[in-house]
Amino acid sequence: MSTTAAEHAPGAAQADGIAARARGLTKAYGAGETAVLALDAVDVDIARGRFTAVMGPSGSGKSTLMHCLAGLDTVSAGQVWLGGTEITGLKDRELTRLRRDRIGFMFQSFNLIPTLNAAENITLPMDIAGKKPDEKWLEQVIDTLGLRDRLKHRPAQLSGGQQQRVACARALASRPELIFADEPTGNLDSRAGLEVLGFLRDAVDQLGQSVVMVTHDPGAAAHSDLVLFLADGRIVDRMERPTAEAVLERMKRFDGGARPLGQRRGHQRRERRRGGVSRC
Ligand SMILES: Nc1ncnc2c1ncn2[C@@H]1O[C@H](COP(=O)(O)OP(=O)(O)OP(=O)(O)O)[C@@H](O)[C@H]1O
Repeated sequence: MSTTAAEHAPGAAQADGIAARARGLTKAYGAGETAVLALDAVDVDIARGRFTAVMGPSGSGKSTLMHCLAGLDTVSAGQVWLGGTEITGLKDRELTRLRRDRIGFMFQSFNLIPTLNAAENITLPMDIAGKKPDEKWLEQVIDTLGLRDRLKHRPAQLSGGQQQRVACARALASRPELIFADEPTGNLDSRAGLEVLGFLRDAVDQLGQSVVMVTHDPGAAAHSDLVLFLADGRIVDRMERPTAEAVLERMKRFDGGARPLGQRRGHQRRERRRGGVSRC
């Protein structure tokens, strides 16, 4: 494929090579003794044109981080930017438009419309927005994902892997600045999972897209360029060019998820005294 990342650079906001950025990103749920600090002053830069994986124990804040970066959830404190646009503080309607126009989503459960065929599912968000897809780009996405001979099939007539490929094409169709994939292989067998990870890799390498993937699977994380490790709502480590073995070894060093705020402060102080937590 001849398309380069530069040809598909959407908008001027990415001139600095950062697809999304958070500073002091803090998210608390609940109040009083039962309050949970899901994200604790997270600073992170998501690089453009790269495949970033987010890992960490259950309850460490992975989904919350993704939701806050994608403008799906409000933050308690701190700032988030998509490209050059600060999204914290945007009104609901502006956020909806920003998500629709500039972000692609993939979920564990595919989230396809059963009555629409693959082609209709792929273009649905653009149809709703009243936008015409860039036909050349769409053709390229369909070919990259190997969906050419499945376009007239409805989701029930497709395998799980094919359904997730349709969801991937839908996420790519508007040529978004950033794709968020939440456990995209969680509902797939290992072969179909590998296939979808290969397509996400192709979306980055061949189509110049930027992908952030939340996963529990070290094997899936190994397809990324960079793994960010979350623990207790903080980014505690990062790994470039990960292998499944190295990610698994790193994961073994975690000892649990988020705790209620009252307990967590003491825990974090202990971690800091031991020098066990380093900022990314
Ligand atoms: N809507 C909510 N209300 C209250 N607490 C919440 C809410 N959403 C998340 N939490 C809490 O925030 C913390 C982080 O949750 P989050 O779902 O981001 O973790 P995660 O790392 O994605 O977990 P998992 O791997 O199990 O999906 C957890 O302690 C969770 O219980």
